[in-house]
Amino acid sequence: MTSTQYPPSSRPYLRRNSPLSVFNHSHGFSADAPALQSIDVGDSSDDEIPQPMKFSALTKALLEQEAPGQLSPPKEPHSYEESRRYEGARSVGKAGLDTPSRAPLPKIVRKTSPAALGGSPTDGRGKSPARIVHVGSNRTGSARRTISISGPYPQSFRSRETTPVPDYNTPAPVPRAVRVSRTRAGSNASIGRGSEGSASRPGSSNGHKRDEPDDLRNLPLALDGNRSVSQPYDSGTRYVPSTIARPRNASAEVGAPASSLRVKRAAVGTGSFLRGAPVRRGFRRRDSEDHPSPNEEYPNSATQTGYVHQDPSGTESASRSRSGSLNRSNEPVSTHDFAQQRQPSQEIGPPSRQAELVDRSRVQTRVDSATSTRKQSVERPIRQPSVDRQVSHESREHSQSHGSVDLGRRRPSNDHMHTRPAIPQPLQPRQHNYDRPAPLPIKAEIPDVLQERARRPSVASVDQENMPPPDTFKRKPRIVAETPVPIPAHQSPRKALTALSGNTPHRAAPPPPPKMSVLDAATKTAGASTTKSKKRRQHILVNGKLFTQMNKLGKGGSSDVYCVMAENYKLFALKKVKLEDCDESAVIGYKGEIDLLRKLVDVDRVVRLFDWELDEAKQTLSVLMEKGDNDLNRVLTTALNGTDPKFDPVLTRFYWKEMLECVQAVHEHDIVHSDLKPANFLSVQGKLKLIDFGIANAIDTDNTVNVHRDSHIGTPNYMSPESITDTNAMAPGAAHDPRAGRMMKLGKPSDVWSLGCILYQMTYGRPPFAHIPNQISRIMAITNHRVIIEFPDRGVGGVAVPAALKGTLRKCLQRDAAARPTVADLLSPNDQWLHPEAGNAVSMSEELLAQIIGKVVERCRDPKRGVPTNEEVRQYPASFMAKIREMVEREGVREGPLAK
Ligand SMILES: Nc1ncnc2c1ncn2[C@@H]1O[C@H](COP(=O)(O)OP(=O)(O)OP(=O)(O)O)[C@@H](O)[C@H]1O
Repeated sequence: MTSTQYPPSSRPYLRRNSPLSVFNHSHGFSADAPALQSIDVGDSSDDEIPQPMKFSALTKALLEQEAPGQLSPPKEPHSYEESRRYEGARSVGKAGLDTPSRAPLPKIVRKTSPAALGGSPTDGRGKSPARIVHVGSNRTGSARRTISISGPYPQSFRSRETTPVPDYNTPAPVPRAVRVSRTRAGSNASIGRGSEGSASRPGSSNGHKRDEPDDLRNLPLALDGNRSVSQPYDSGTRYVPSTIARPRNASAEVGAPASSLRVKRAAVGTGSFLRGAPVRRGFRRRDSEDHPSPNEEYPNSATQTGYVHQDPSGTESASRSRSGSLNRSNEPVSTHDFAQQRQPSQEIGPPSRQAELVDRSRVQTRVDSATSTRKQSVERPIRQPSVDRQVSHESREHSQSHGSVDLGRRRPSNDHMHTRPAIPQPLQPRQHNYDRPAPLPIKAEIPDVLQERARRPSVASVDQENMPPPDTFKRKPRIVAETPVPIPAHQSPRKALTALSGNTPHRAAPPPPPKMSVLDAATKTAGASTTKSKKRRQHILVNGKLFTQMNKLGKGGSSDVYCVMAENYKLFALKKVKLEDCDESAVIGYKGEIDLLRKLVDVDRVVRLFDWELDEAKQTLSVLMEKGDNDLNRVLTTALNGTDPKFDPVLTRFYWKEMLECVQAVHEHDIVHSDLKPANFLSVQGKLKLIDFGIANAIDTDNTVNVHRDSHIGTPNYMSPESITDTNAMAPGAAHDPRAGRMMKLGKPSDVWSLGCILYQMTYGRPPFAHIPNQISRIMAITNHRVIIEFPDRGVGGVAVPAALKGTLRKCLQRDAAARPTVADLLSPNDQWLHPEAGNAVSMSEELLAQIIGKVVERCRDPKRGVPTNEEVRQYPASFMAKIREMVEREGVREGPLAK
């Protein structure tokens, strides 16, 4: 890639075919326009050029009168030959325009290249020497602009250097600055790599020559490098035969009007990029272009020039354009836009009002577009041309390094529009209009133009595409100096944008947080507590089966009972016994418990055993059981510790019956529990079940009692007197073995005593001896016959205790175990406490009985009626019983006063 090199004092490289290479004065674009900055050669003489072309219609009319015919523009050529003759006449004789009233036309004096002077186009090292092009006015004192062009000459260019070409100040067949075609690849390559560009064209052995008509190759303005062209002030003569004689222009672009070519390619272009509608030319450059990325600003590779992106498909070109492409000039220009652009300049004489409006509307459209995309430029003050040149130095580098002028920048800036008055002003005639061919109705003649101009190049048409907007931007705005704002050092240079698909992140939007119902929000714990509770959960294996440990259900003397969940989400109770804290007898006791549970596995009133595992290594015993809901101790505690606890005979009777059935189930299997207490009755789905058979044992059938070790004596509140009395007795056959402990013989009556203690607690709120604080005294009182057990008439909350209940309590809490009723007796239908409606029995209090006795005595003392006869005495029991039942049913109070 050939980089453009030029000394600081010389002009930067300027593409010779740039329409603005000679358009360095106040005509056309705003001085603040970036495009103009980038291509402005910075010649101060530009400002010195008077502007005689600003004729008003009246002035022109006056001049016409004074010098008829002088100001009349010559007939514009309509053919190429005419154009050549026309331009040649202008160049030699300066006819028509070379009048004192005319401003000296800018002239491009281009030094002949070594090749044109007979030397080799290369310097012998394969590198072409720099070519110098002087661009300036032909008037005396005007500065000369020097354009250094380095790089090898393309073959097509060398082939034309031998053709002597005089200076021209006429429109020349211009190699368009707009690169829109498949030929760009080759032509661009010809700029940077000389003949390499030709070789890059597929199917072309000699580069561009194959497609280049002969008549086009010999065009006087066919981009020869050794000619000096005297450029009139016209867009058609603004052409500087630069672009290093791109043959592709002759074949594809020079041969046809640029506008027509654009329309044609926009319609039937080969590349996909050009298949669509013509792109609006006024597309505003993005900010990224104002501050090009390093890659764009200093292109050093062919891929960065924008030319190599001109693949046949045009895909890269399109993406390049989207990403703020460098080759803005590649964008097709809409016919409408171009027509609007060229129309005022092509008109001879003062533009019409309509043209003016069209022009101004177009400018306004561009202003709107630019305003929406770049508000920064709206607020930016207008810069002086000199400042603009400095500021746009990099932009020129950028553009020139690509061998083309960014035409996309050649549009009016907002600054310029801000300086314009709001009142429409008549467009001033432009001098170059006289040199231009007659304007063509672009829209209407597109097909014809394509055919016509394919045969002959039209310099005016080609150049008009590159020419700036017409008189709308004719006058330079008031320039305000502005110091260019450098890009901060800390600001990282932008990366070159890639395809849109590459720049757009395709990340799925995060899902919305799950909605929580009101119930969940009210009951669910959140945050750390939830996490903490989850961390507590452990997994437990019982014989290879995995269980998830849940909450703790209860705690015993040497065990903890947990709720565990199986893999099928069913809940179980897992009793974990720490055997390391137990002696040998305790281990034996737990072993016996498991044996009893296995024996009672089919007993409905005993909690069911599912599995168990003894881990000797860990010294733990795991017993997997049926899970209960609540034990009776908690039920009683909750009922008795309430705000207004009261004895409830119905609830008491219910639990009494439940307990009897549990114990009966065990006793039916000749098993004495020996440790009955409210905590060992478990409520499972509304039914009580027995648990904790740790000290239970099978009944010694010989003695009808079981043997119990003292070490496992339960709480004294529910201990039977025999369990305490017998603790002093030694175990049979172990009199001299202290480790055997003291043994006691406990039978089924012991469980009845314990049941009596629980019923007493449910009625009076405490076990029979629980009021004795000292535990030793309590135990001694249990066994002491002189300690009377009281059965108050009022239970918890002052509720009267039924007589049948007290009778049951009296019978169960007898110190003589043999006198106690059996569980079966207590469950019999004749038990008045458990079955109050059973038989003819009537619950009667002493008060009621006194009333009954009083009634009988009163009848006997009555002198009128005398002593009751025997018949009447036999009727008294039935009569009183009926009265009592009637009273109970009527008042609902069994212990109320006897009805009279
Ligand atoms: N299957 C179960 N379902 C629900 N809770 C249970 C179950 N088994 C035991 N519990 C709870 O655990 C507590 C202690 O259980 P258990 O009495 O069997 O342990 P323990 O070590 O034998 O106690 P103790 O020292 O009184 O003998 C019970 O009071 C009860 O609340």
